[in-house]
Amino acid sequence: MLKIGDKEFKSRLFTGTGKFSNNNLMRKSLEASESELVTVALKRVDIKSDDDDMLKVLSHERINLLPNTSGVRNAKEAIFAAQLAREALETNFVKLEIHPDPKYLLPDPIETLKATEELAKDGFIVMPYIHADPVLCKRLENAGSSAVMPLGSPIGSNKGLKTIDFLEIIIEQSNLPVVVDAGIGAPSDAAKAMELGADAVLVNTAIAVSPNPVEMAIAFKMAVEAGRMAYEAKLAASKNFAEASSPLTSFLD
Ligand SMILES: CC(=O)[C@@H](O)[C@H](O)COP(=O)(O)O
Repeated sequence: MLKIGDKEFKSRLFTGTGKFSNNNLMRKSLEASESELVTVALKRVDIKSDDDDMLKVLSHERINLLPNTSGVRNAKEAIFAAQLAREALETNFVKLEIHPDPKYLLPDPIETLKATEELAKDGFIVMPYIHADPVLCKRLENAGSSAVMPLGSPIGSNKGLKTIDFLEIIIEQSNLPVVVDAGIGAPSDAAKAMELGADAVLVNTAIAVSPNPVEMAIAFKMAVEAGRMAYEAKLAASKNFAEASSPLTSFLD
């Protein structure tokens, strides 16, 4: 089981709710993914209504909501958004996303560190979306973060694990759960992240934009399970030379 804050998760596939062509398909693919932590942008929910369509789809006993602060430009706005989300969605989990530049959506590390410190003091389970920066991960750990969410590549790019060398350092050094987030374009990327020892992955675009999001959700679920299993069973080391699988000479003796 993976533990973050006070919650335990059997599934290590976290999912997003953007870009689905309709809520019914979203519901079916979230079900198929068996994901237990689902991120939702606060700006996409009508927090004044008890009858919001998105929230109705997400009100399933297996699903824990992970509100994200997407759309905010600095720590002050992020803190405000997190407080609104806590009130409206009755969870102290928050995916802290501060990416002021709309072209690359790259996270602002300084504002993210500031907001993490404040939110952690205020009792939030903070899961910051960050560049794959091992030094920043350590700073966030000291600031009270509950997990770190380094990016594989830019959000929605489907480019896979472009930051792999830094993800390996983060995983090696981290005392917090490491959730590889963003840019995971194929189940093989998710499996690779899990084989490296990531604690979980977060996938949105690759599932939501597939012509068959339900099948794709299942493919990601299986890939995450396979990658985790391989990590636990310990992968054989790679070598720069060949090593025969069976004896080459003994039968000639
Ligand atoms: C929904 C969400 O939080 C995304 O911003 C997240 O980072 C996933 O990225 P992909 O859409 O690239 O999977």
